[in-house]
This record gives sequence, structure tokens and C-alpha cells, in this order.
Amino acid sequence: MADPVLDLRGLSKSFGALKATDDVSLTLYKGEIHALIGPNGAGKSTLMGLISGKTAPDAGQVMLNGADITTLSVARRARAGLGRSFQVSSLIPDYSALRNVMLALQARQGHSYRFLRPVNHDAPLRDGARALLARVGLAPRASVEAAMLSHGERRLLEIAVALALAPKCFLLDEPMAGLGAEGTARLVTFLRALKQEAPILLIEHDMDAVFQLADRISVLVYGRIIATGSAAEIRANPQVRAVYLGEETA
Ligand SMILES: Nc1ncnc2c1ncn2[C@@H]1O[C@H](COP(=O)(O)OP(=O)(O)OP(=O)(O)O)[C@@H](O)[C@H]1O
Repeated sequence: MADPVLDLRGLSKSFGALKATDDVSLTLYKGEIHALIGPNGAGKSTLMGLISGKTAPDAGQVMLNGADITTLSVARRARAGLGRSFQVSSLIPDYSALRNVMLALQARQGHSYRFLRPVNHDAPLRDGARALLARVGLAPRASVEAAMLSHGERRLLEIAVALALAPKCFLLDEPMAGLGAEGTARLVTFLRALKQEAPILLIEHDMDAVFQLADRISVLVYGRIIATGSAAEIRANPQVRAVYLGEETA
């Protein structure tokens, strides 16, 4: 098997006596969606923070395409190829959808965000941004301010912004949150296509979406991964049923 794109090795993080992340190892391979599920407080957000660089681990490593990125800043990780979308929006609300994507493209090319008039006159940048908007299905909404887009459209725009940085993998933190049935269905279809471009580590509370999408699922409980497997394996795992799925249906 090829080497993993993202390789988490023995990550640990404590807050006082609480082990929020306890020796977590997890791999993400090319072409796959690996979902991370677990009850509230299991440590999903903490683990996401360790991967994205928001939080420094007490122990362990984050490897991206074989390179150790554990000590890189959030920005440098993004430039190294870690694509992210968060529960909290990273969009500039009073800029159009097109301009948000153009800025991201410019950041990739120019290594920093520059709020310049010439951006608007840069035809290749504009064409590139239009192509990305078309990919996520937002071409007709290119000139609409981010703040005026629907919640679902903003989620798609965030993915277009992440795509602009040509990531090696995606970390998606609850992308379905707040989407209705229709928005979720559209995003499920889109993520199935997106994983071919870059594999996705998906944290998601919507179990239907997880079981539809995930090639593999890892279950986190009290900071530890208690099982990793296919959707069928996870559904059938008695330990998972007891501590997690049982609780969900209770
Ligand atoms: N900065 C912090 N200081 C102290 N304790 C923290 C901190 N961040 C998280 N925790 C604790 O670590 C544990 C894991 O929290 P975390 O937010 O990572 O879980 P989660 O799985 O993301 O939960 P949820 O699904 O509710 O968002 C919780 O007990 C939480 O109270």
C-alpha cells in the first residue's frame, strides 16, 4: 500500500489531568474519506486543533506526505498542503464569492493576502476563481457577497477557497452542520467527487452522511480511538454500539 497522505502518530494532549487526546494514531490515504466520530467531549475538536496546528501536542507527530509538520504554524501547514474548512467561517463577508476565491488564489501565488485593486483586473486570477466556483456549483452566485449567500452556499464557497490552495488533503469539521436535507445531499455528492482530488478527514455529527460517505470510520471515545474500520465493521462492532451508537439511538 502507498504511504498515507496524512499520518498521525501517537498524538497526545492533556488539559490538566484530563487526557483530551490519548495516543491517537490515524492514517488518511489517497482517494479516501476517513470519518472521525465520537460522542460529545470525546476529543474531536482537540484532535482537529492538533492537526491544524492551533494546539501543540504533548507527544506525537503529524506527518503530511512523509514530512513532519508537527511544529509548523497554522499558516505554514496550510501552505504545506493541509486544506481546512471550519465550523467558523473564514470568508470575508462583504466581498463577493468571486473575490473571496480570487484572494485565496492570490495567497497561493503571492504567499500572502494582499488587498489590492489590481486583483480585480487580473484576468487569469479571475478565470481561475470562476473555474473553482463552477466546480462547487456556485458559478451563478459569483457576484453575490459572501454574507448574502445561504448557509449551504457559504459552506461550498469555503471549500472553493480551500481548493484554491491546491491542498494535499482536507480536514473538514462538521461541514453538514446547519444544512438542510437538500444541502446535505448536495454536499455528500460533492465530497464524493472531491476525495478523488485530495483525501478527506471528516468530523461530522450527521451519522447518515458519515455512513454514506466514509470509506473508513474511526471512533474516538475519551480521547482514544477504540475502533477503525469500514462502515459495516463499525456498525457491527459491539464496543462501538455500546459506547456510541447505542447512546445515539437511546
Ligand atoms: N482548552 C481546554 N482546556 C481544558 N479542557 C479542554 C480544553 N479543550 C477541550 N477540553 C476538554 O477536552 C475534552 C475534549 O473536548 P473536545 O472539544 O475536543 O471534544 P469534542 O469531541 O470535539 O466534543 P464536541 O463534539 O462536543 O465538540 C472535553 O472534556 C473538554 O472539556
